[in-house]
Amino acid sequence: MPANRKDDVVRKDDGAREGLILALDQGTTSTRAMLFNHDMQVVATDQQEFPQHFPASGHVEHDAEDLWRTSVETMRGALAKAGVEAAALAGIGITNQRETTVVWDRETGRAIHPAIVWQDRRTARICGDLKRDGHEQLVRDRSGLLLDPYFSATKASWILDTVPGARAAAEAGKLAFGTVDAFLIWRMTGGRVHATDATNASRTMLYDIHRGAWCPDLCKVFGVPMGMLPEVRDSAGDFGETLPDLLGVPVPIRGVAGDQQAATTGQACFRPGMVKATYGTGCFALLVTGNQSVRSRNRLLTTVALQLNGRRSYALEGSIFVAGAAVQWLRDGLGLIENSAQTEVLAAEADPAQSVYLVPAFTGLGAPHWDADARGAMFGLTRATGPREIARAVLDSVAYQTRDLVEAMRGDWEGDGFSETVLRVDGGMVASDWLMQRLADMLATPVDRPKLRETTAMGAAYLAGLATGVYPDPEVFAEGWALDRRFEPGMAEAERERLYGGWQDAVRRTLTRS
Ligand SMILES: Nc1ncnc2c1ncn2[C@@H]1O[C@H](COP(=O)(O)OP(=O)(O)O)[C@@H](O)[C@H]1O
Ligand SMILES: O=P(O)(O)OC[C@H](O)CO
Repeated sequence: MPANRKDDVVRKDDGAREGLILALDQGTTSTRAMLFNHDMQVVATDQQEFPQHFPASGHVEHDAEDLWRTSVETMRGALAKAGVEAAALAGIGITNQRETTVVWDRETGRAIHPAIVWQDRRTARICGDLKRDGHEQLVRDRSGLLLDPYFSATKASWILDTVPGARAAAEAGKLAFGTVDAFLIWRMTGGRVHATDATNASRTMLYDIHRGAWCPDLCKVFGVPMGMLPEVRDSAGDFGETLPDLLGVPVPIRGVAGDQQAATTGQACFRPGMVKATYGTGCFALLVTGNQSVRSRNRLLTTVALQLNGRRSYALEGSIFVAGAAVQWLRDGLGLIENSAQTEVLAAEADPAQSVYLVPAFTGLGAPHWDADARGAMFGLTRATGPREIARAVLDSVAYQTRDLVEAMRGDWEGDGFSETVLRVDGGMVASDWLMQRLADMLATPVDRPKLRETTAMGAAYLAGLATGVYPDPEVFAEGWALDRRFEPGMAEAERERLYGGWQDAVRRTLTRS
């Protein structure tokens, strides 16, 4: 990254919009604002963590005011660190934790219940009942998703059924629903704009991804009044202007995308067949399929990758709920490490003769198993097993779960060149060289780590920059993608398959259904 030099940042011509873009990345555990200059270089970053609330087993909530406060403070913080006035901004791009659900009062702008986070499993029974009543096919056909508590629809409906008077208020048009992007846009524009983009809409289980419109049949099945829903817009487009006192002057909001789609954009995965995987708390792998919405035979999700100029591109997605979260468990739960980077030191020294497996189903298993009731398990422990083998099992679980997703993608997608494709990676965990090598070994595919690790924020900035004419077309942007390091597969096939066979056996023993 370039040095944070003020004269790199602000071009002096006439004080107005200087080609700076502010990206706001509202994530699951923290909110980050990053300022990019006209050359797409990061010039300032501000970040804040906020509390996670676990009010009951399987419940995960955020205070919507925390999401708002950290968004405002980090945006102001990034501008202050760069010594830049908001008048120099060409636009803001927003990216966000997806599926997390907010229902708010249109009059006061206040949420009527804490935001229900994507990881929350409280609606598992509702999903089970709807499956039994035969609704899964409709959900699959229209939304491209599986009937799972992960998505927003049952969370919204649960809020309406739980908060006294909420359903009647929603039906009377007094309440608004949104994923976090829509809530932030509402607040930033002082309630003038109630909008989301097609990538976020595609995670609600209420959106027809083929027609590009909210689906009345799904809204009826889930009991979500259509009058609560935001307008769905292009990912690079007009989302209004911020209130003047938010940043000092009104600033146009011109880019919006869910964080995994923003990372796909930031990784310049535009051509069909390209795959990215982001390793943060969870892991989300997206295989871009272009204008084709491929239906998975292997329990992957079909989702909107991006909508530009009214045209949608699609992706197959594999979502793993626990990746870096297992490293945090080693640190905070077991106390085996003090910091994340120690995992690779331990893993490198682990006994190769021991086959220890961790299936990190702490909140159930996501793709391709979708077993909400499974819980974590370890296998192969002996008296000789110690922290080294356990640390290796944690990192290995990330590589094995990625292999599960890539196998599913290989089965689903016969488009050009998938077999030769490389995996582009990003997120906090890709700092681990050991894990990246293990990933290449386990997939038998090269793994490319880019120079720019902040691909999610870059994606959001790019969308706003594209809409404001500050940044170039996708083809030109893609040429600027720069490799930090390629990890080539090196493991013998027999060893790879022996290890992976052990993982598949461990998963079979963990699932609550066969
Ligand atoms: N060197 C490392 N080795 C293994 N895991 C790491 C390493 N550095 C960071 N992580 C893990 O990456 C995760 C943080 O990644 P990040 O992309 O910031 O996550 P999120 O955006 O989901 O909060 C944490 O779970 C952390 O434990
Ligand atoms: O906020 P992250 O990076 O953990 O991403 C969360 C995903 O968008 C959930 O689908």
